[in-house]
Amino acid sequence: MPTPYELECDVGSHTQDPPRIEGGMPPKLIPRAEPVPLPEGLISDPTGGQNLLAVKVAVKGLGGGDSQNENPSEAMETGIQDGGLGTQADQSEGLAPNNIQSHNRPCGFPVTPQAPDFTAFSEDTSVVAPADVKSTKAQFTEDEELEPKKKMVMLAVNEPVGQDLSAEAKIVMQDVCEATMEENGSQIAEELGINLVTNENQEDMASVADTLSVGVVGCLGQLEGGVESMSIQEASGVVSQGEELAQEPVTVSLQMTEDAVQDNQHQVSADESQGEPEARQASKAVRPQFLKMQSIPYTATTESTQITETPIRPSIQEGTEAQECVEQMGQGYYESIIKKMEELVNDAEKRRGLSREVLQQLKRRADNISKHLSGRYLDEFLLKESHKLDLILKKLSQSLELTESDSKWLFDIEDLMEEDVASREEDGDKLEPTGTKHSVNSLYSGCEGPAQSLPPVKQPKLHEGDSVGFDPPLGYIAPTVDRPQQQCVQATDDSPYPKFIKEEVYSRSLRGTQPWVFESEVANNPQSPVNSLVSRKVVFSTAEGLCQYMHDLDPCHVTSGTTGAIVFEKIAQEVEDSFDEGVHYEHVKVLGKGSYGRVSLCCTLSDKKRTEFVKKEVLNKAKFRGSEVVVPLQILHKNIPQVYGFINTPENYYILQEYSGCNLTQFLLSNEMDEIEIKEVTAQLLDVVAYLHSFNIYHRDIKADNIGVRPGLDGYGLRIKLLDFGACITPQDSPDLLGLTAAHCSPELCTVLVKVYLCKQACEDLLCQIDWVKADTYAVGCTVLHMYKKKHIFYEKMKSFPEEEKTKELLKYVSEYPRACLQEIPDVCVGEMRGLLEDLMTVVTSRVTPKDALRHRALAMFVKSGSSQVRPASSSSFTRAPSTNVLLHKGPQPQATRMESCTKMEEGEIPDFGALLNFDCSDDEMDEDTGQCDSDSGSSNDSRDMYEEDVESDSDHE
Ligand SMILES: Nc1ncnc2c1ncn2[C@@H]1O[C@H](COP(=O)(O)OP(=O)(O)OP(=O)(O)O)[C@@H](O)[C@H]1O
Repeated sequence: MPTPYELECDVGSHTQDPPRIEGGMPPKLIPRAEPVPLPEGLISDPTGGQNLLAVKVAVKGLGGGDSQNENPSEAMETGIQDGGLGTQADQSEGLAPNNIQSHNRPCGFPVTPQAPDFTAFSEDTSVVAPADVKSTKAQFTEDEELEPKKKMVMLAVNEPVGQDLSAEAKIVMQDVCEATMEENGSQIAEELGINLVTNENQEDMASVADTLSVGVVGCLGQLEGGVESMSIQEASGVVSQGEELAQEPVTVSLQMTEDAVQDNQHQVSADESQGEPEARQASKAVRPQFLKMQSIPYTATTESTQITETPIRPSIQEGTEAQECVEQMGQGYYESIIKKMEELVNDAEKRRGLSREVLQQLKRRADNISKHLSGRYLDEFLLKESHKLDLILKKLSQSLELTESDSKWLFDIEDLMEEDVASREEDGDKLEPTGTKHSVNSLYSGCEGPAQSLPPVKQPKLHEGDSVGFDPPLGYIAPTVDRPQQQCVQATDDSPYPKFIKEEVYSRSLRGTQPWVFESEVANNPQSPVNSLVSRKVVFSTAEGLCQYMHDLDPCHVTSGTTGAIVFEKIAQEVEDSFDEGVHYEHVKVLGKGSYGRVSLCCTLSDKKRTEFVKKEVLNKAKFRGSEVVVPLQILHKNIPQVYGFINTPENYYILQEYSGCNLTQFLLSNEMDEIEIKEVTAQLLDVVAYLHSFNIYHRDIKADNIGVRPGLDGYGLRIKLLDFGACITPQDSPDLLGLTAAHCSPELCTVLVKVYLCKQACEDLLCQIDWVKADTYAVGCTVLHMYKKKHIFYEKMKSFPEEEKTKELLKYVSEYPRACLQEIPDVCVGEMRGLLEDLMTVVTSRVTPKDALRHRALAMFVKSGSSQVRPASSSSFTRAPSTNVLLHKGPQPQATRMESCTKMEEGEIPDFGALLNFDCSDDEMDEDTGQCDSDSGSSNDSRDMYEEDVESDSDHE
């Protein structure tokens, strides 16, 4: 059902169809055309807070009489503005950590309010533009006249990399910035032709500082031309087109030649003697300091995180205003850090069992810092500490795993243990065994108490050509037929499921059609046998029926690369030509009305067995997406309804599929779901979504309307089915915006919607930057929230706004994220589920994947094999008894899991189309194991009753 959030615009009117890209992801960042500014008030954070920050340094040569400055005025024209980091931070009040924001101000980095355009970056630029940054082109056109090496240095460093820079490296970099820009920052920057630009991500300004520093180092080093060696190793390797960054050490080495230093000093005195304006002289006077400092060979690596007294730092005059200012801020930092530490520990004690020792340790750290450092040292280190602490707090609050370096930083375990042992021995305490203290890792391991590392997820070691033991279940194909050996391709790195190339998926599932072949044939090849069917009415069998049917017809085709075309042909020749209401089936009731047309519950009129099924009309053939049929046809999963058939008439398509109960929205209207049921549904939903993702299939329209709910097997628990694959994209598809529901879109996706629909920007490259796994995760989060609140969080709110204000509200929604949605988490949702929910809905960088979310302790009872939980009584209509509930996939055992999902098909839910299709499915032939044709196999004989029970009766399932 369309919601008020749904953008009904025709995407095609604004955008062209994106080119098809193999694998679904763009090989390369494509520069955009002239950017269109976002509407006022919208904070652009298309990466959803990925914290991917960019600095572009456009080197125009030295100012004044410097020979390298070919045209100093150009620098002015190229948009250098003294925007300051604070400017944007102000706009996004609340998004940037206050302390960090204020800290960055004095540095006075000139920052243009516009994000940079990386169009002009040449191939050989050693660093790569991060995703979604743009700016004016003019700068680069002019820069191109300069020598390529001096043209520009751009470095994008994101948070993890920034974190990994050693303390010394940061000091040096910060020094460079400060020495260069402290007093007359903007003028000097202008003179130097340095333009530092960040993107509009305001989330973490501390990262900006780090990034800027690196950028400046690079820039100045090249600018002076006297750098003996300067390398920012690994940087280009770790930053790559918005991909996740490897946490590799970044090594920065700088060495200035003495000549260069002298040259520069000489230059400054020459300027002075020529009677340069005062401001310019003053600004340049800073430079020798910097150069001197740089003349000391310096190497810093991330290995070293020791705070050392280092002589390379240029000292600032005692008592200067700058120092006072910095110290003040340092003090503020210090206090805020301590406060945060306390909060963390108090909170952690309650929720995570972290000990008070941690607090003490944190305090000790802070004390040490304040003891050993003063003035700007303190400030800088506190910045680092604060930055790191922020990150850790964020992770902890989202129950994310801390990395080893996090733990080390946070706990300094060795020191702590030593001190702890000593103090406890003094106190005569009994020592706890090592490892019992900091159970951060156990947050996701499903175990209470002692710390445990997550068990390594065993990846199947599969080689091309291996059999993955994925035989079609008995009964699908007559045993006389040789079962096809399944070819597999490499399992993905992190998928718990073996991954198949699509051909194998087809042959494995023996679904009889090759939809992509079908699609392209229909579209491109008028001679295709498929096309000859267009005007005919064709009913596809169930997959099982089709396999049986195919075997009867021609066993060879089953085993030797059945193609879609052949299947179509066979059916067209042999299968009955009609499937008519009143003759073959009867209409029961309308289930819903989607954007494609009506969805009805129907029932076959077979003598043997009446089978319920759903008939979905597709009234607009042009808008139909093959994935709607193709995905459920290929993906066998108990939480995906089977497609039984497909009817192609000259006017419409009809999809016949398994009835999945009422949808979750309807269900919530008449049922209270207790937390156990919510967890159960969440686990199933995550499981099926993770399963789809393991094939690189992204649903993209997960919402309560698209989830069918029925009683579980044996009437216990709930069994959901994920419906509506109309918006889903497969590895074959380039992402588009069709079928998305804005209210369920993640903020980063929402930003793209806004840009495309309101700012009319081209959507291709915007969409290519979307992490669809995480977008689905977010939608799952919305759905979970919906279960708790019994309504969609933003849907209700939006309903109250007049039509013309909805867009504005949507903008607000994007910019106010993430606080708004997390605030919406109802009080009833506490503890683990709250943690999980926060993980599902947080900013994209911290958001978990569905696969990871399944490992959350909150869902343990529904994910663990063989779990048998006694469900508390609830007012829900469905479940009252001990549940031997859905056994969801366990990561380490992918094959068994998949087998499970194949062999344990829903009993009795295979419809009896046999008679219609002229193949016999008598009881004699019924397979005992699967019971597929067994009329007693558990399905309701009267779908009307069942539907009513589902939705209306609250007690019949007791
Ligand atoms: N297999 C099914 N079993 C039970 N109900 C179904 C089934 N398929 C669809 N429905 C019902 O029909 C409604 C609309 O179906 P669906 O979402 O597939 O249509 P749609 O045209 O794709 O809708 P939209 O694009 O607006 O989301 C669903 O909300 C659900 O209630």
